This record gives sequence, structure tokens and C-alpha cells, in this order.
Amino acid sequence: MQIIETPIQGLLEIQPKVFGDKRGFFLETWQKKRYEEAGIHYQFVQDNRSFSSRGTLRGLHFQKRFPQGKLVSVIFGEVFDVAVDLRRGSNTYGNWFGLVLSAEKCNQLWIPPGFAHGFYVLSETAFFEYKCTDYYHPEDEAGILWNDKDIGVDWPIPPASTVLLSEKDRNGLPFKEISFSENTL
Ligand SMILES: Cc1cn([C@H]2C[C@H](O)[C@@H](COP(=O)(O)OP(=O)(O)O[C@H]3O[C@@H](C)C(=O)[C@@H](O)[C@H]3O)O2)c(=O)[nH]c1=O
Repeated sequence: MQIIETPIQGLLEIQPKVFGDKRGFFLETWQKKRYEEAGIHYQFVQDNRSFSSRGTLRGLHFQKRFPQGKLVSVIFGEVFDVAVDLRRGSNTYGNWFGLVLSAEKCNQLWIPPGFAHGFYVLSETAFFEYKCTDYYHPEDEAGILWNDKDIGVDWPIPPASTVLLSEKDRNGLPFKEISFSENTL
């Protein structure tokens, strides 16, 4: 397994070892001891999966009082995945990092608690899977507007294409508002 640091401390790309043979391939997607050695010493309490079509954008989501660490991956297709640092006191507070996660590459992103997270689907369809370190608390969740100017995520959206959003995500908050009233991380 390879751990690839990102410009944001604690945010890690993980490349598990993939064993290929004539049948296909095999990999361990999580293993307590090895991931702990990589610094991911959290207890995971929930696994999630979503399915989305091309052009779907989910995000940028976070929980305020119950921040979730997320180990995210794509098991079919390809997405551009983004994490925004909302950790108060962090040198990179408000910075974002994005990378392509794909089923073909089998790479993962470890997003520690204290980040907003979202992704944009690049393939025809995508199955997205992730482990979380805290439970879903719908009353506690919040979302930053995906195209907020102050965050400035450079989403790889082809010109003149329609971005598929939930009603909730269309009404995400401006970062400036969350940095004062919502960021209790
Ligand atoms: C996230 C979540 C949703 N749900 C339900 C609520 C709702 O009816 C339905 C769809 O929820 P959402 O629209 O919030 O799903 P989605 O937009 O996929 O939300 C997810 O987006 C990505 C980017 C994340 O980082 C996740 O933590 C999560 O916020 O599923 C749960 O039951 N448990 C959960 O953990």
C-alpha cells in the first residue's frame, strides 16, 4: 500500500496493492492494522454507497458537531473528488484539494474529520463507496455551495454541460457564512 501526501496535512491519497492475474484482480480495501499504521487510527461506524450518472455533483457536505472522517473510493467508474479543509486553526483552512478516483486505479482518499467533501461524476455512471468515523446526523449536516467563489474549486466540468444537483446542494451555503455561523468543527 502506498500513502501519497497531499498539500493538506492529514489528507491522504492511498493506493492499495492490487494483485492482478488472468481472472482479474484482488485488493484489500481496508485493514485495521495497516491503515492505523498509516495514521488512520479511527473507528469506522458506517459504510455508504451511492450510484450516480455522468454530470452528477454531490457536495460539499460536512457535519458540524459530529464531523465524519471518510475513507472514500470508486468501485465502478470515475469521479473528481474534493475535500475542503474546515479545521479551525489549520494552516490550510479554506483550501481545497481534488483528485480523480477511479475503479480502474482502485485509489482511495482519506479525509480526516473536519473537512467538507464532494465529488463530480466523470464516467457514464459511478458507484461511490466510503467508510465513516461517525454516524449520519441529518440535523447536524451542512453544505457549502459547490461553486462558491471563495473556495474556488476547479471542477473539471465540460463547457455547456448541465451539472446534476440535489435540491439541497443547489441551496448550499456560501463559505463566508459557514466560516462564522456554521463552523463548529
Ligand atoms: C448521507 C446519508 C444519507 N441518507 C439518506 C438521506 C436522504 O434521504 C438520502 C440521500 O441523502 P443525500 O442527498 O444527503 O446524499 P448525498 O448527497 O450522496 O450525501 C453524501 O454526499 C457525499 C459527498 C458525502 O460526503 C457524504 O457524507 C454524504 O453527505 O439518503 C442516509 O440515510 N444516511 C446517510 O448517511
